[in-house]
Amino acid sequence: MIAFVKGHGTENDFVLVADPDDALDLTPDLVRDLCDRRRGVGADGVIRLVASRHLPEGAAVLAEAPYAEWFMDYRNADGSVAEMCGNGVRVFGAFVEHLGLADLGQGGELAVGTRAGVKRITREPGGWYVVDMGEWRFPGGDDAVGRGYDAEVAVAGWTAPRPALSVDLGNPHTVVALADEAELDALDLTAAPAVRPEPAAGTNVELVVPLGEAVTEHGTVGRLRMRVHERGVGETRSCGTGTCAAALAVRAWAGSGAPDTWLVDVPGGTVRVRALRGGRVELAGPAELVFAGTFDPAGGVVGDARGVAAISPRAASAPAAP
Ligand SMILES: N[C@@H](CCC[C@H](N)C(=O)O)C(=O)O
Repeated sequence: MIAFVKGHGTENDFVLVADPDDALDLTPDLVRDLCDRRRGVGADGVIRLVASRHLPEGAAVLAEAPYAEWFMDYRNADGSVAEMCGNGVRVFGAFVEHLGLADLGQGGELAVGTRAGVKRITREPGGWYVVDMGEWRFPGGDDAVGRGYDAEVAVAGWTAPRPALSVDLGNPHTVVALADEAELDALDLTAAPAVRPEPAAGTNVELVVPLGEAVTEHGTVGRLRMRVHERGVGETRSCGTGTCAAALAVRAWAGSGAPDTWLVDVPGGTVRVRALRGGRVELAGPAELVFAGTFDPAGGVVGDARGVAAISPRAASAPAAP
């Protein structure tokens, strides 16, 4: 039996499994079974917590940050391995706290190993998790940024492909601007958009509508709406690395003077993206743990599901409600 916790970040949902000693054989079949929304728990992906020292990919992580003890092993719902997940890493932070392995209160920081390097997580007073996502880049270089595109995307129902910009967040993204929100709402993303040139490793595709600027507690911020078709999943309610890619592409299209901070609306909520100095980017947003249970890989049976508060070490030590 596999003990799991179900969580989500802006409704991008995950099955989280603690496997500190690398004892679980997380096969693609098992990932597909766990993520199946009819036969399994149901999720966009599986997140396995494992000690960095047990994985070959963990060696690079520990060389960069010897204290990055825990590794986020991320799998898409189709069983494929992904380098990184921006919503997932926030939920991973909440999971690590839930397991009692770290406390991000009082200014604490958690360094997490991923296949896209070390990510550093803190928690804001309001409860949002803030992640230094590290370095990003436009794979097409200055030429692509100058032109505004280096690829083309075609979505079902469009009469012609449209220009798009590739953005590398450790995992691949392709961002397309739409004319208005009506066009965004009308999109049919049941089939994967066709991307040319076709990226060998596939890509996540973000379809965005810039919404201008607003004055907020974070100063003048850019705003945009986005839908996403994720590699290895299909359309999801949110994609954290995708929101970073979208904000960075729209900021580049806007030219000099564009805000560094962006509020990105996705079907599952809102996140905040900030371009940092040194070619780094920060992602902030909510992370929720919803319920816990056990899964039988042989029978595909989910049982013993309980609210997370019932099994949380932190909740166990908290005083009972009056
Ligand atoms: N939803 C994630 C991204 C998950 C991986 C992606 N589907 C890929 O294959 O690159 C996010 O929040 O970033």
